[in-house]
Amino acid sequence: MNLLETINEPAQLRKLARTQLTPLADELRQYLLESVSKTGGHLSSNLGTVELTIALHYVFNTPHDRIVWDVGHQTYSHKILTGRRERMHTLRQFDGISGFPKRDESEYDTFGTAHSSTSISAALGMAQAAKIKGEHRHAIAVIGDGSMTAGMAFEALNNAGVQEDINLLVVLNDNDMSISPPVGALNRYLARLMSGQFYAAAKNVGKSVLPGPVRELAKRLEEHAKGMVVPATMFEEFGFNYIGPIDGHDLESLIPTLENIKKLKGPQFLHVVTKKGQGYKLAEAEPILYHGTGKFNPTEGIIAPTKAGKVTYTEVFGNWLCDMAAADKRLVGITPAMREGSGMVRFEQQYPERYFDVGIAEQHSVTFAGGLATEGLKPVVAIYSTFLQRAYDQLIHDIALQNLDVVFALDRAGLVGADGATHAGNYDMSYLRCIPNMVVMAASDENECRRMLTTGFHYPGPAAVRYPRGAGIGAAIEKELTSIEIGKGEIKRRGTGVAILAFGSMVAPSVAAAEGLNATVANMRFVKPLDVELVKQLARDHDYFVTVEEGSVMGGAGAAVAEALAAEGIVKPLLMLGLPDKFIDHGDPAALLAGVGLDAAGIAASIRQRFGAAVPRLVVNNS
Ligand SMILES: Cc1ncc(C[n+]2csc(CCOP(=O)(O)OP(=O)(O)O)c2C)c(N)n1
Ligand SMILES: CC(=O)[C@@H](O)[C@H](O)COP(=O)(O)O
Ligand SMILES: [Mg+2]
Repeated sequence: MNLLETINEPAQLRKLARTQLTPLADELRQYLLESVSKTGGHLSSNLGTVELTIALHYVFNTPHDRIVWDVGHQTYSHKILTGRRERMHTLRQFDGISGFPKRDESEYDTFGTAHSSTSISAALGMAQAAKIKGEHRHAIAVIGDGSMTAGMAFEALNNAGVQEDINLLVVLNDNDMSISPPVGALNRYLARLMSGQFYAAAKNVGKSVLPGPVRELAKRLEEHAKGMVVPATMFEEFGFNYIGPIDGHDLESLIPTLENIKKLKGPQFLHVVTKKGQGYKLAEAEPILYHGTGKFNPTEGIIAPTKAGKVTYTEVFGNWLCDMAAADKRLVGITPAMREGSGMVRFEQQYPERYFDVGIAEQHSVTFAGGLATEGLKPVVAIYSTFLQRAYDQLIHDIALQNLDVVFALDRAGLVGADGATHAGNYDMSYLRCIPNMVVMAASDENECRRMLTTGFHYPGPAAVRYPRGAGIGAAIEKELTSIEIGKGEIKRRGTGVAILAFGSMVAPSVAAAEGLNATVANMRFVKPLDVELVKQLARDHDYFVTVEEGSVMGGAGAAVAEALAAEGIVKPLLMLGLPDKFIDHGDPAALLAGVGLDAAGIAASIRQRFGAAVPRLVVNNS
């Protein structure tokens, strides 16, 4: 039996001799690689945190001492060492373990993460709670250099830095990568800190916690640095005791340093340097490619698909962005650290001076777009639906209220699958349509997505286009940049009795469901402004209404139709189908949609169930 198989909880890890930890790290790294190559998942960030994870669980008394993992995409080693090794084959699958820490999955998952930059706030809360309750407990936030670029991280540093007597440790995992290369002044600052490699050694800071050999070096450097004015690090200016940078793969550095820090009071900040993809040459060479992987053969690595599959909505957006940029030099493209995920690699290559990766800073990305718009440029903010949630006030206060001309390209709208509830873009129709001046569009296929982006671009105010993760339905995509008349839906299928008012990705399954019901299907296209004339016409010609949306049914597109009927004084039996008022965990997206009745069979069954008695033919055609 190898060492890893003997570890089913950190208490067993802590019984190992220090000399056993490096062989354990080797086994763990191999296990990770083999497991993720079979399931897919976040690989390079996990390969880079093997030693750090072992060291933290070895030195601290987890779960009594709390570890909060920022984003949490790097917690596979943590999960393996905390009793979930045998479940790793279920990673990110329906009923399987999550790709992120989840409180209801393990007591060692002290805080649910996945949206970045929350760890310091949560750990500070835990540290303060321990102080208030008189409990001796360490709270540790592990945050990456990319996640440090979000304002929320600095809000927490600012608040923590003046709380001298708390037991808080922030570990900055600095691998000089976000998903793509990191951006901004913080990255340059960290590089300076790292280039001043023995900066910590030269200063009288943290010397007491650096392990022996480095301590000797510190003494010599201190002699050399005598009289030099060595500025405090930014983190010390925030009130933290800064230690580092140290090698985050060297257990002989990590463990004694952490053991020494453990004895210190007040906010501590340990800067570790790691390599994203460490230990697997292909991932070391291409940390972006191996950030989030599908299944692959670890010997050959990830092989690019030979034949072009169906075009994804992300590709539709990326192609549109370049085409529209060619047509209008006022276009500028903005991403909050999701260049690859949002399909902007080619746009950056072709229009580098009009491309802005602002870091993991969604709030800033929106208001930055507002500033650009006030000067007559036409910003396009490419942002996952779920991540726009972080910039809601900026959307209302800085953009819509001033009616600024900004396009929001909302990728990953609806269920996303493997990333689960934290990344599902379920709420944008609900949270956008209540904002004055907003135009909100839901694309039913790839070509309509292109046309809606063009429509939004020409609309002289804030416009959002939502589209799902992954491939479309295989619709032919025009080359032109044509618009759609604002607020106009279309009839996709004419039938009788039942009118299905479908939005976005639900148009195709609604048309399929309608076949057996001979129902009418409208592609509503606009959540806002709703095509009220079409609603009234359908109400005149049909006895029963159904709305279908891949979004929260609470306050979503269906609610817009209900409000329109009420406003027009039209009383009509109305069935509203959409995502239920609960969080939907990870799994296969199509299976998840079927699970909530949003595939063709589910839509038809819901209609028969609700209206079958009133419309017997609905029951008869049980096709
Ligand atoms: C609010 C938010 N925006 C964007 C993302 C997408 N995202 C996930 S990981 C990541 C990069 C994180 O970089 P870093 O913190 O340095 O961790 P590393 O992957 O380097 O270990 C990003 C942008 C997210 N999870 N949350
Ligand atoms: C961890 C994280 O938030 C991102 O890596 C996210 O998982 C990307 O999602 P997509 O795979 O849909 O681009
Ligand atoms: Mg990083």
